[in-house]
Parts: sequence; C-alpha cells; structure tokens
Amino acid sequence: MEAITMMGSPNSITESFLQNGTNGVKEDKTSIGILGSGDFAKSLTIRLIRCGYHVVIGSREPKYASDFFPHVVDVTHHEDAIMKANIIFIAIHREHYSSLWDVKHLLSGKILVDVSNNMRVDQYPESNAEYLSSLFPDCHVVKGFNVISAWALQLGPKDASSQVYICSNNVQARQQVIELARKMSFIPIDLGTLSSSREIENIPLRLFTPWKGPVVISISLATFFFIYTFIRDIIHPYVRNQQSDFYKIPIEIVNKTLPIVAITLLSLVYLAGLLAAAYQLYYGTKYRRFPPWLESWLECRKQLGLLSFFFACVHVVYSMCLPMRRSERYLFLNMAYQQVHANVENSWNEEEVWRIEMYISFGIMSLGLLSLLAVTSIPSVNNALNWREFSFIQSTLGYVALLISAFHVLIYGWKRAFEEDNYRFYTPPNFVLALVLPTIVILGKIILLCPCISKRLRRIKRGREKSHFKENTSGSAAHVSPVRVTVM
Ligand SMILES: NC(=O)C1=CN([C@@H]2O[C@H](COP(=O)(O)OP(=O)(O)OC[C@H]3O[C@@H](n4cnc5c(N)ncnc54)[C@H](OP(=O)(O)O)[C@@H]3O)[C@@H](O)[C@H]2O)C=CC1
Ligand SMILES: [Fe+3]
Repeated sequence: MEAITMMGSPNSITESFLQNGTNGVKEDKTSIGILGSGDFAKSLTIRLIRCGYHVVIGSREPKYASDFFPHVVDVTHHEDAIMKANIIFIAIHREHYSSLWDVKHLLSGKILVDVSNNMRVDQYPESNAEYLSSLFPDCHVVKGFNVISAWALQLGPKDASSQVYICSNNVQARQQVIELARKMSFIPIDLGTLSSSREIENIPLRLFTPWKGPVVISISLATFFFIYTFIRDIIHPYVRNQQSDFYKIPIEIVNKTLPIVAITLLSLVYLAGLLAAAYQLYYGTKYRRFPPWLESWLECRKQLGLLSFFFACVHVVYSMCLPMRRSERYLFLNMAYQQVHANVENSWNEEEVWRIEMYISFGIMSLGLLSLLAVTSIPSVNNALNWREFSFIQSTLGYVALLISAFHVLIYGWKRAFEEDNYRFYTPPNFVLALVLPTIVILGKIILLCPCISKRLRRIKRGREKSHFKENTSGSAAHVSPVRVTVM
C-alpha cells in the first residue's frame, strides 16, 4: 500500500522540477505547463508567475491566445508545451480531454493535474480525473485545485489563501503537486488515492448541504409561530373587539416569533443528545447504531445551535429598537396623560420594576452564553480547547444558557399573558409554546443526572456494560457519545 503523507517531499522533487521536458534542458525557473488558455489558465498563470514559476501555455491557437497572457509566458502549441514541462495542468473541460489523444505519446510519464469540475453532482459514472487517467494510463494523474475559482486564484495568497484537496494513485506525483500547492500559498489536503477524486469534484457543487435541514426547520418554525402569533394577537382582537393592531406586524409580531424560534432550536440541539442517551440506556450499549433520523439530527446540532444564536441576535436588535417606534411614543404619552387625569403622582411599581430588571438581565446573560457557544464552535478556537473544556462549554454552559433563556421567556410571558386578557382566549400564549421543549429538555437532563442513571450511562460510555448487541452491531454509534451533548 502506498504511504499517504503530507509531510516533506522526496529528494527527487527539486530535480524533477528543474528537469524540464524530455530533453532535460535546465533553466533557472521551474516550468509548469498548462493546456488550455481559458479563464482558469489565465488566473493560474498569474499566480504561478507571482510565485516564481515559468509558465508554458499549450493552446490550439497560440498566436491568438498569447494576447491574453503576460509577455513572460511562453504561449505555444500543445506538443511544445508538453515537452517543456513535467507538471502539466489540464485546464480544459472534460468533454475535450479526448482531443489530447494526438499528443498521448508526449504525455507519457508526465504529471497531469486535473482541475476540472462538473455541472452536477456525480454527473458521470467515473470522476473526470479517473476518466483522464483511463485515457492516458502512462501518465500520473493528480486531482486538485478544482475548489479554487479563477477569481480566487487572481486575488493572490494574501486575500484568498485557501485549502486545496489533492489525490493521486502515484505517491511521488501527489507529493510534487502538494509541494507546488504549498509554494503557491495554498493549504494542501492529501486525500490519498484517485478514488477520492469524485468526492473532490463534488465539493464545489455543494450548496450549504449541512445547513439545508436546520434552515428548513428554522423557516418552518418561524412561519408557524409567526402565523400563530398573528392570528392570536392581531386577528383575534380584531374579530372580537374590532381593535385594529395591524401596525404590530412588522416589529412586534416578528419580535415575538424570533425568541420562540431561538429557544426551540436551542432545545432541539440538546434534545438530540438526550434521545441518544435514552436510546443507549434502553439498549444498554453504545455499540448499536442510532436510527438514521437521529444520526442526521445529531450531525446537524452545530448548525441548529448557530441558527439559534442568529435568531437570538436578531431578537436583541429588534428589542432594542422597540422604543424608537412612533407607536411606542404615542402609547407612552397616552399613559402619562391618563395618569395625570387620574391624579396619580407616582406610578412606580416595585414588582414591575423587578420583573423587567430580571427579564433583561436573563436576556443579556443568555445572549452572552450563546455567543460563547458560537465562538467556541469556530474551528481555530475549538482546536485550542481540550475535550473536557469543549464539553464543559458546549454541554454544561449550553444547558445553563437554555435554562436562563427559559427564565427570560417565562418572566416576560407570565405577567403579559394575564395583562392581555388571554385567559379568555382558549389557545396557549406564545410563551407557553416556547417553553414546552426547553422544559422537556431540562427535565430530561435532570433525570439523566440522577446518580443511578448517570452511573449506568458512564459505564455504557466506557463500553463496560455487557450487552448482546455488542457482538451483533457495527461500532459506528460509538463515535457519538450520549453525553457529548455539544451545541456547536
Ligand atoms: N473558471 C473557473 O473558475 C474554474 C475552472 N475550473 C476548471 O478548469 C477547466 C477550464 O475552465 P475555464 O478556463 O473556465 O474554461 P474556458 O472555457 O474559459 O477555457 C477552456 C479552454 O479549453 C480549450 N478548449 C476549448 N475547446 C477545446 C477543444 N475542443 N479541444 C481542446 N481544447 C479546447 C481552450 O483553449 P485553447 O483555445 O487555447 O486551446 C479554452 O480556452 C475546466 O475543466 C473547469 O471545470 C476549475 C475551477 C475553477
Ligand atoms: Fe427577549
């Protein structure tokens, strides 16, 4: 088996860089060949020149193509370009690979870097790189650089340093391209043999794949709670008392929806972990695979947590803007007038004062904790923490954040529910709906913390619990520990 490594490079690399073409002519600069003179070829050329390489372009029409390249670039025919370089980028589309058939004999032994992308995921039965390799079996085909756009290549390393995924069946060729990527200020990621090329080709075609489920859930929750609040707070008073509160739609109704979605999403993060723990407790093992829906749910906890943070932040902005509204000023003036009219000198209400102080304080604390969870989900910060630290922040502090958020909602809703005369309207107030999931999660966590249950869970986690499932099932579930209730 070939060794897969990103470290170091064989001694032959320098030699093979300097050895240009079959004639072995040595030049000061390393020559890199590019077949094709399109957008990618142009941007790649600029980057290579900046990094000190000499570039030879192979084009079907070199005279015409040379107008688009700096004068230091050697724009020539395919045959000539192939002879002058050992590493050759194939900057043409897959459909035209067969047009290189005529120069097959010259390509023999060369390193061909396949940079191509497709229009759709898994567009062809085999990856473009594997197809190129089947057309030219005497060449060392390396897949790479396809995740970098022509635009990013032109920006240069300062503005757009990025990862490139590289794979090849030939270790030496892979090492040379990895070294080249590194010299071009990219971060090469070695993905082993050419069988990874399909995966690499699908990377640029992904569109927020891990985010799709969580975003759909968030939008569905937001839509449901918005419609519910709209009917309850606007339509119902209008039908019953002809009271027109439609002005509340843009700010108040939206701002009532946002915290419910935020706290529900945060609860969903922890509910997945609790269900996983319950599943393992029920079967008495960690070696049994979770059902697919639970596995997908566990995998998208980070996205759910970040979306919860997003909704919480927008809620804070909306809340801070509430006093700016004209409606708020009119209501305030009316209240003041009524107070004067009623001859009330001091409207100070100690209970109300404390309620709002606590409400705001809990809101700030929960946003602070959510920010901490979000920050520690950033890979560079995450890498600086050990497993215990990460688990403490994401699990323990996460539950604290959920508890504080629940208090924030409860304190706000409790009084308002009666103020608004809602007891006559037989639908639960928003804050009650918002608290259903957090209550379930917090109670679930309390049950798991019971000494007998937590002891059993710890034993299962360490793989000490005897179970007949251990022999029967795959070990994949072991990767998702039940108490690893991480938010992000
Ligand atoms: N553009 C981008 O941002 C990125 C592109 N890529 C990949 O790079 C490759 C090139 O893309 P791009 O530069 O945008 O494409 P372009 O269409 O701009 O250029 C393709 C080049 O291929 C050559 N060509 C065209 N038709 C034929 C043919 N029938 N036979 C042989 N050669 C032909 C032409 O060069 P000439 O006339 O000189 O022979 C042409 O300039 C593609 O595989 C693409 O998937 C990968 C990542 C990003
Ligand atoms: Fe709030």
